[in-house]
Amino acid sequence: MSELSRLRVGQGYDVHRLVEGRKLILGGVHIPSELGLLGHSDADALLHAITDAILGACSMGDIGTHFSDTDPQFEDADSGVLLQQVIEKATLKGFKLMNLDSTLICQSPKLAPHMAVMHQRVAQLCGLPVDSVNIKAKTNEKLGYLGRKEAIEAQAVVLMLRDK
Ligand SMILES: Nc1ccn([C@@H]2O[C@H](COP(=O)(O)O)[C@@H](O)[C@H]2O)c(=O)n1
Ligand SMILES: C[C@@]1(CO)OP(=O)(O)OP(=O)(O)OC[C@H]1O
Repeated sequence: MSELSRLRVGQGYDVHRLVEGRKLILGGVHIPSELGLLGHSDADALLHAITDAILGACSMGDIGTHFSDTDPQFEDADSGVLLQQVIEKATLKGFKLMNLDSTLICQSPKLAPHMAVMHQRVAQLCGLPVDSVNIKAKTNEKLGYLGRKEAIEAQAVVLMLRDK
């Protein structure tokens, strides 16, 4: 089989509500903020979107089918650990992550000062060189629930190569 026919694309999406009394964790990095993301786990929307994109490329379902949001085992779970478990499962099925691109839709806080650290952390979690990872940030131009700072959304696309 040619290398081109072994390529698989996957896309992922996640949104979590912004609330008081929670830490804001994005891309495995704690970002100082008055509001944090609500979820069963640490609610890292970026890592959840990347995890779902990987699962999508490998036809392996979605994050909730692997880590139930009613299982106490995953309460406050580190999403980096969940992502690495999914990469391990994908590797066992013969899939190798090639690159990823992602977008955070985040009205506030400003993410630019944290981008280099997030970028490095995501690359490390994914076992990729930093030039195979990209994270973009957008406000929502103050429109809708994202623009009102009620939530942060993440989108991700990955390319994976199957061994056969
Ligand atoms: N939370 C955010 C959102 C955006 N940025 C950076 O600002 C640029 C302009 O954003 P617009 O939504 O006005 O297009 C964007 O390209 C990011 O570089 C940010 O740092 N943090
Ligand atoms: C990660 C899990 C599991 O702790 O919980 P949440 O943090 O609520 O995240 P979500 O994006 O709703 O989906 C998957 C869940 O099963």
